[in-house]
Amino acid sequence: MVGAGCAYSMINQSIADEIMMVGRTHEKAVAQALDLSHCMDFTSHRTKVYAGTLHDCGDMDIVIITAGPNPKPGQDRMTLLHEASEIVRDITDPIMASGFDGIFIIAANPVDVVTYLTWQYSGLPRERIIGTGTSIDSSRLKTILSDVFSIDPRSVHGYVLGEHGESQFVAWSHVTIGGKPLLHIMEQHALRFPELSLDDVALKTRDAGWEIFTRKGHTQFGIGNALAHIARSILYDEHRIIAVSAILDGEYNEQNVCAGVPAIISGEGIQEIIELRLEEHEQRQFHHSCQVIRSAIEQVQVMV
Ligand SMILES: NC(=O)C1=CN([C@@H]2O[C@H](COP(=O)(O)OP(=O)(O)OC[C@H]3O[C@@H](n4cnc5c(N)ncnc54)[C@H](O)[C@@H]3O)[C@@H](O)[C@H]2O)C=CC1
Ligand SMILES: CC(=O)C(=O)O
Repeated sequence: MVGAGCAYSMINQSIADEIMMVGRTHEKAVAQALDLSHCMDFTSHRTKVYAGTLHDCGDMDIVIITAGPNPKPGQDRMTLLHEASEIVRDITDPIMASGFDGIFIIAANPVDVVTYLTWQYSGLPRERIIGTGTSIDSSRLKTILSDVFSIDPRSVHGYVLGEHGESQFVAWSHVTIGGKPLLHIMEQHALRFPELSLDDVALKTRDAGWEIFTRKGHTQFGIGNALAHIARSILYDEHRIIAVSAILDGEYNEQNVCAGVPAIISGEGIQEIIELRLEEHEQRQFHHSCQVIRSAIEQVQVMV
């Protein structure tokens, strides 16, 4: 679902010249590739789509990992930890053996842990390992706020930080609408938004994936576009700032962990991690979220 959703977004946005679909069931990858290749008469750019194997990844600029189990509705993504860590190991080894020397983008859950493991197993520099992290949560936050304030979501700026999961939080001190801090807007217009609770918005954002899961059993389009957005910023060297899961080495005073932070995404991968000046309570929330991710990593880490 996520892999096909991503490929569909990339084809429709003319992001890549060539996409190779890989799946555990090769016949399914062949079917997805054929189906996607039939989009071409209706798109502005011809993308060559075909199926291949993990051993054919040597020449790729980007490998996007979406292979993994899905949580059951309401289940913490961390319950997938052990199964996901085995899958990423199985996948990374043949990809690296094929000579791959590009950039990994990871969506498989629990994404912060899987991203960290991909870094360990691949041996690639940390800037070339990018998890979708809280990009989807930040987009969900903007969509929810855009409904409340009747403003285009693209005019709302702000980030969900930390885990793509239960311990994530909204850095409210950095949420702006049209350049104006949200907290100031709410102070100024207290009478206009009497019912608005930031805690409720944060919860609704965190649980937005489950709203979809309980109804259809998976999410696909939002994450597909998030992956395509990151891939575009790499392939077009756009230098977009996106909230991705990045391996931290001292940023935000954190180490040995991977968590959702804003970062400049360029042809190099993660060009720079943006260190926001967080309020003290936000810094504590970030640290707590990193602790949750770090302890999950420790449960599945093997020496490489
Ligand atoms: N980071 C995010 O925001 C999101 C993450 N996800 C995660 O993405 C992952 C995929 O979700 P869906 O696409 O809905 O699941 P799916 O079941 O539709 O697809 C999983 C794919 O992984 C492949 N696969 C599994 N084990 C493999 C292996 N060892 N080698 C090669 N291929 C293998 C399967 O063949 C299948 O094609 C899940 O972990 C899900 O939780 C889903 C939505 C959003
Ligand atoms: C599945 C998942 O992680 C999401 O849609 O948020």
